[in-house]
Amino acid sequence: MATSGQGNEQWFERWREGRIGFHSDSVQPMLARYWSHLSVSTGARVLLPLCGKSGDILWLAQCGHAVLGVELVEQAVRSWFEDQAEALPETVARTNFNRFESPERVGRAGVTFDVGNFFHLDAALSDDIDAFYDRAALIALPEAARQRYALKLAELCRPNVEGLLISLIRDGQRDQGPPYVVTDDEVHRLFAPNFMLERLGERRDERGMTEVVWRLCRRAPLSC
Ligand SMILES: C[S@@+](CC[C@H](N)C(=O)[O-])C[C@H]1O[C@@H](n2cnc3c(N)ncnc32)[C@H](O)[C@@H]1O
Repeated sequence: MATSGQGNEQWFERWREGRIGFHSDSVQPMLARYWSHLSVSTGARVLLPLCGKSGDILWLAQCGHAVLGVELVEQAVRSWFEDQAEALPETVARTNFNRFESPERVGRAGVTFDVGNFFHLDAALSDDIDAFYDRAALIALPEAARQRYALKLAELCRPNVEGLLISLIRDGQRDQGPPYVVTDDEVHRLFAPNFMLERLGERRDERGMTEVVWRLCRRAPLSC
């Protein structure tokens, strides 16, 4: 399971060997198209679980959002700083994580990376999250880890926190993830207990893969 050391090793290998076919320097079309469907104010702190060094990080920061990316593999974060031609900042050790901060610059808000295992993020220690964005995070995890992921996300979000999530459906092929297929039913099963869900749209590619975009909004806990 991806939360264990053994499951995580594949990610260290992938980054070491440059097998990062999931990565794009450009913003994801679905993010650019659907982010405005959320009511996230400029200056809001946006959590990106399992963030890699995605082009979405910069795009969100250029929208004025303070990005908090959580990434297991330090090499990915080092590589982000290299790509920005920025010197690697001093790391700040936090419980279970090493923090790297890129301060606000002209044309963009600050970007913070917590390097460590997303599942070890402590809601009590984490900064307040105003919104989140999941691209290739849920679908990077095997089935057994996805329930824990959904619960962790719920734990990190106050009521009314909104997020965009992209799931993946594939036609008639065996599921040899990552990326894993996560059906609409599974998205509902995982998130509906803690989030209101709205299916915003989908995009199918020539390989028979369909990305489905969801708006999630954290429900208030039920009172007795
Ligand atoms: C499929 S990639 C997606 C990266 C990014 N979201 C993107 O769209 O390019 C998944 C990323 O999650 C990281 N990762 C995997 N398990 C993790 C965990 N438990 N905690 C934090 N990061 C993790 C991997 O190192 C990898 O960079």
